[in-house]
Amino acid sequence: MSEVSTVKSRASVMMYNNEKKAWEPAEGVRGMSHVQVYHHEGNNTFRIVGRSMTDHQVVVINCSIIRNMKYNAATPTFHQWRDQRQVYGLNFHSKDDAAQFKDAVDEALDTL
Ligand SMILES: CC[C@@H]1C=C[C@H]2CCN(C(=O)[C@@H]3CC[C@H]4C=C[C@]5(CCCN5C(=O)[C@H](Cc5ccccc5Cl)NC(C)=O)C(=O)N43)[C@@H]2C(=O)N1CC(=O)O
Repeated sequence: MSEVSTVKSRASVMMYNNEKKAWEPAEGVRGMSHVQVYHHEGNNTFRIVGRSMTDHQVVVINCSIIRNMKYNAATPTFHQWRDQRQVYGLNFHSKDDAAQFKDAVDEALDTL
């Protein structure tokens, strides 16, 4: 059973550097990425995957959407969430990109 992409938005993927207390672009990428929510229907799992727009081979982010995860829309174009290791941020290209992405994440959280 393969995975189905439920949304594709444009965003720059950021990670929060706790030492520097600052947001930094995710490893290995400058500028915008395509961020997608993938649904594995077989075991009903979801993950957020980002690929650089300049080089789709470069996976910039790949993290699970876990049950009861708090996905925070800090502003209409900057959304963030955390796991035990780090804090992730998505700086979206537009409010529409952000809204569509949030809908897909909310849908995933509703079915987990
Ligand atoms: C790309 C630049 C960036 C753009 C947009 C703005 C929007 C606000 N913002 C922030 O970083 C806000 C301001 C205060 C700071 C303080 C702490 C931070 C940083 C680490 C996480 N965090 C939390 O508040 C988390 C959120 C959360 C709640 C609920 C669930 C999950 C999470 Cl992650 N709260 C817990 C309790 O975890 C934080 O987001 N912070 C961004 C920002 O200024 N800039 C500009 C720049 O940095 O120049």
